[in-house]
Amino acid sequence: MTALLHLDEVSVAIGTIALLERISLTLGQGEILGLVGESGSGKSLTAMAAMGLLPLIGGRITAGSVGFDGQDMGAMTDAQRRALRGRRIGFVTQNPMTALDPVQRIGAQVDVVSRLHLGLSRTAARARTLDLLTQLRIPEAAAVAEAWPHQLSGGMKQRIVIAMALAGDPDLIIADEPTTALDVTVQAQIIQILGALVRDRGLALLLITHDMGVVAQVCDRVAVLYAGRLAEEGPVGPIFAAPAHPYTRALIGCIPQDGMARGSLRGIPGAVPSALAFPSGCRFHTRCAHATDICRTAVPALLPRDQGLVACHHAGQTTGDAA
Ligand SMILES: Nc1ncnc2c1ncn2[C@@H]1O[C@H](COP(=O)(O)OP(=O)(O)OP(=O)(O)O)[C@@H](O)[C@H]1O
Repeated sequence: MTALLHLDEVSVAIGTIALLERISLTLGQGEILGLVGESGSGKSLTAMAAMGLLPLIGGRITAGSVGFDGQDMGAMTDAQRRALRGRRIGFVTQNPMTALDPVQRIGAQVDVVSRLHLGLSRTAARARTLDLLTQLRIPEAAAVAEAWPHQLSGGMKQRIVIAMALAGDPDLIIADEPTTALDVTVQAQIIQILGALVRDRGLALLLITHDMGVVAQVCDRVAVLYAGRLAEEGPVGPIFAAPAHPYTRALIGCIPQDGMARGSLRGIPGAVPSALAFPSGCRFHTRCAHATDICRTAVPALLPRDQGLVACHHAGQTTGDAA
């Protein structure tokens, strides 16, 4: 299988601060990869790197490369990268409120994507928009197309943002926490619709989330980020059955179980360290109950394990709570 998106040991800095270190990810056509980690672990920066958007936030790739469909994105001109986004890469942002223009009707905002990227006429673009809205299970698509953003619920708005990402007929969708701004019942529904659409069309999806429950729901593979480094990567089934990294295990332990009272939700004690003061050795050692001297001094290499990769000095030897 040819990789559609391939990050090869990508390191990213903003100014003099190194934020991502040697991130490698491969995403093939028809595959859903979950990129997971707590807030501040570097998920959004990884997505920005994949889309060639780091300059927007003053960031840059300091080592490694990003390939899209066999082409080195670093060697492309700005115009080539711009043409790729929207046309071959669709992006779904965290917050639908900021992704939609409040003073334009919904239909017009979706139409413009296929007019621009596919060169469709007004009529053909509107037909495509209505078709997409229907596929996203939006009732009364024609009426919704005439509505203003403020007239729609958060969940409906997020479906529109997904329609905009799909309208250019992309090969890859990058969705950055697409359901964070929504309430829990709507979240599961949107993820299910997005997953089904992507599968039906044989698209690739990079799904960024802090929620391992979302990963379990739709992803084929998962990449776990911690403090700017990959902790573990591999197929969802084996990783959920036997997570080898204590951080992966801790994230899985945060998935709310059926019948769990609200308020009994578990988090991982402590916080992701700031990039200004990353700990030495394994960056997770300050929160890991299994840490030994080597964890405090030596950076664990990312090594093959089962069908995936893991960076832990004690990979697979630890069980129970990490922290
Ligand atoms: N523009 C910026 N300038 C300086 N530091 C930044 C900038 N953007 C992100 N960072 C830092 O980079 C690190 C990773 O940020 P990133 O947004 O990728 O995390 P994330 O995993 O996506 O978190 P979240 O779930 O909160 O979006 C954080 O420590 C953050 O403070």
